[in-house]
Amino acid sequence: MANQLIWWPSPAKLNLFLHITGRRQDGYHHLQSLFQLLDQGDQLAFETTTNGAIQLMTPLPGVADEDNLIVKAANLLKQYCHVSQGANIWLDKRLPMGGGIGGGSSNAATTLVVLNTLWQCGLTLEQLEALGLQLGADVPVFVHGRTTFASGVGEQFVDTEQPKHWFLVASPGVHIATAEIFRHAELPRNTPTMQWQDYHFDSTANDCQTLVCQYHPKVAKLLHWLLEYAPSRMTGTGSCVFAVFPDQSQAVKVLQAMPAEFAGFVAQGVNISPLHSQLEQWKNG
Ligand SMILES: C[C@@](CO)(OP(=O)(O)O)[C@H](O)COP(=O)(O)OP(=O)(O)OC[C@H]1O[C@@H](n2ccc(N)nc2=O)[C@H](O)[C@@H]1O
Ligand SMILES: Nc1ncnc2c1ncn2[C@@H]1O[C@H](COP(=O)(O)OP(=O)(O)O)[C@@H](O)[C@H]1O
Repeated sequence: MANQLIWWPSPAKLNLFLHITGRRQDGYHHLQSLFQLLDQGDQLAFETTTNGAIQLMTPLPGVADEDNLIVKAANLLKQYCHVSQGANIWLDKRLPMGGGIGGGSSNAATTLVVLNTLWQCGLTLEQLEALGLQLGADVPVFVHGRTTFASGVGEQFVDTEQPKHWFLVASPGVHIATAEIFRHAELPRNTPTMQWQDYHFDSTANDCQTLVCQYHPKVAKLLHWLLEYAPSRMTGTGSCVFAVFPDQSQAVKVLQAMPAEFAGFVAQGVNISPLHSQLEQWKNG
C-alpha cells in the first residue's frame, strides 16, 4: 500500500437500550434506542483510481466481496452520483462480526462519507443517511455521526450529549443474525413509546435480551458474569454484551478477570464520531 494513505475510523456503537414499539407492514420493526458511539472500531483506507472499478484489497473471510457492505456502499454512491472514478479499499477489521456493535454498517457509513469527499460527490449528510438506509437500518446512524436517540426503524434522530462512560464490550463468541431475532414469534413488540427526556438506563431495557439469552446460553452466562461487577446489558440483537464503568481502570480490571472463553475490549463513549472528527480536521488542515 502506498505510504500516504489515510486510515479512517469506522467506530462501533452500543444500543444503551432497545425498545420495540411496533411492527410495520413490511415486517420491519419500530424501535426506540439510544445509539452510543464508541472511540474504538475498525479502520478503512481509500485510494481513488481512474479505472472505475471498486476493489476490496483485504477480502473479509466468510463474506463474498459482492456481499461486503463496503463494496455495496461504494457501488451505490458511484451509481447514485454517476461517478466515473473507482476506488481501492483496505479494511483493518477489529470488531467481532454479528455482535450487535454495528461493524458492517459502520464500514458502509465510513465508505459513503469518505468517498463522498474523495470523489467530490457533494452530497449532504442527510442525503448520505438516506442512501445508507438502502443498505441497512443501522447505516444512517454512523453517517449521522452523533450519539443520538433513534426512532422509526432507527433512522430518525434526536441528538444527545451523554456522559463519556467507559464500557467493557464483551463477546460470547456467538454469531446472531439480526433477521433471526426479528422474525421470532416470542419477541416482545409492544413496549410503550417513551419521551426521550424520561430516559434513564435503569428504567429501560433491551427487548431482545430475554429471547437471545433463552436460545444462546453463552450470552446469558456472560451477562450473568458481568452483572456481578457493573450495570450490564446486551447491545442490539446480540451477541455482544456491555458493562458500564465510571472510569477506565475499573473496566480494564474486569476485562482482565474475564473467563478465557469470552473476548472483549474497553472503549470510551463519545458524543461525536471519530470519523467526523477526523474528517473535520482533514478538511481544515
Ligand atoms: C436492531 C439493530 C439495532 O442496532 O440491531 P443490530 O443489527 O445492531 O444487532 C439494528 O438497527 C439492525 O440494523 P441492521 O443490522 O442494519 O438491519 P438490516 O440489515 O436493515 O435488517 C436485518 C433484518 O432485521 C430486521 N429488522 C431490522 C431493523 C428493524 N428496525 N426492524 C427489523 O425488523 C428485518 O427483518 C431485516 O431483514
Ligand atoms: N464489512 C463488513 N463487516 C462486517 N460484516 C459484514 C461486512 N459486510 C457484510 N457483512 C455481513 O454482515 C453481517 C453482520 O455484521 P455486523 O454489522 O458486524 O453485525 P451486527 O449487524 O450484528 O452489528 C456479518 O455477519 C457479515 O455476514
